[in-house]
Amino acid sequence: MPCDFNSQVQVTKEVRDYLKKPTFDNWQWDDPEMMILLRQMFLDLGLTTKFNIDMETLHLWLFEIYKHYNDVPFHNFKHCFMVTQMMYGMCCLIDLPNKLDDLDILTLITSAICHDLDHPGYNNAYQINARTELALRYNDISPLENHHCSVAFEILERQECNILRNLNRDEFKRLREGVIRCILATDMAKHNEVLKAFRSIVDGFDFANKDNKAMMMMIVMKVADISNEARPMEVAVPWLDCLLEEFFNQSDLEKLEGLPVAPFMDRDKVTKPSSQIGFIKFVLLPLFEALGELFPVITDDIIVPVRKALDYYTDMQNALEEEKKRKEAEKCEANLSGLVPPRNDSRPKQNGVVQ
Ligand SMILES: Nc1nc2c(ncn2[C@@H]2O[C@H](COP(=O)(O)O)[C@@H](O)[C@H]2O)c(=O)[nH]1
Ligand SMILES: [Zn+2]
Repeated sequence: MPCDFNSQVQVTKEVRDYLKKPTFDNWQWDDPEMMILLRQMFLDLGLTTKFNIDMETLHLWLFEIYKHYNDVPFHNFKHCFMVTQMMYGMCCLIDLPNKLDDLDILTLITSAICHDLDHPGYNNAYQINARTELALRYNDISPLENHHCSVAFEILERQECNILRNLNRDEFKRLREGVIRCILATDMAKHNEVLKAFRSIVDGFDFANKDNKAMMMMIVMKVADISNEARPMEVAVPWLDCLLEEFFNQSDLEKLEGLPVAPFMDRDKVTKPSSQIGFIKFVLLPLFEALGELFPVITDDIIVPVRKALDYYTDMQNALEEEKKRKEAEKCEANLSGLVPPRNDSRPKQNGVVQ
């Protein structure tokens, strides 16, 4: 039971080091263990000490977070964990604690943990087309992301799980603004706009400029959110299965309800390579490479694996096309032999083939 936090549990040095790596494999850990690992990130980043967060409050908060992720195929607690783990890994790899202040680091980790709270498993397009309560509440403007933020701060309103209770008014205000900004940036409808804005500041990036810093934090949040393809294949492929399962559930429901269906969610149109090739080429690599311009240190561990994933899915696509062509040729041949009536003339055959 995930609430059964044992404060005595010690995480070994080996696991603490592994937790910092983009190669971390979530499929080897259960939910209660992942809660302990989230706690460890707070401890190892020094956030509990710097912001005077007591263990009991941290446990209650993490358990509340756990309870507010739904049992859906993709946007569940494991996704929350993996996004946070990638965020933590990037903080370590880029050495963000020496480039940002403590409150920025707390903002990034809190944003990652909260970024998909109470996700129903149906995306914004569905919310808007089906005129759900969320779409009505937020006037079709990033209904899900607004909801995730709102749930995050509702949880923090409860004193027993308010990990921010020792922040002063200004600190809380700055953290709240930062978390809202980071979570709203995860709406893929804003992707091009956010990336363009970041690209325009990469040359001449200034860590002392708070707008530059805020923009970079949004990009780091986005990278962490969609980073599955930067993972080893044995970690990434099951995540793609989960994503497609959620997409197909949505498109099945849309077909039943007579709502528009996006082709990338349609089980009759999508294959794994067709889902990933465009996403990697046009979404992941431009985003990751933009961050790589500012922080070249992410190249080997985060960008190169994404390029390899593109090769993997391109090979798979080619193999599928070859197979399709082969099957079509076979079918054609079978049809021809069935259709052409046997001739009983005595014309000569060449190489055994009727001419
Ligand atoms: N085709 C793929 N789409 C992906 C992948 N990873 C993420 N996504 C899409 O991005 C959004 C944003 O993430 P969210 O967790 O904030 O919702 C997600 O819903 C998918 O539509 C991927 O590997 N392939
Ligand atoms: Zn997410």
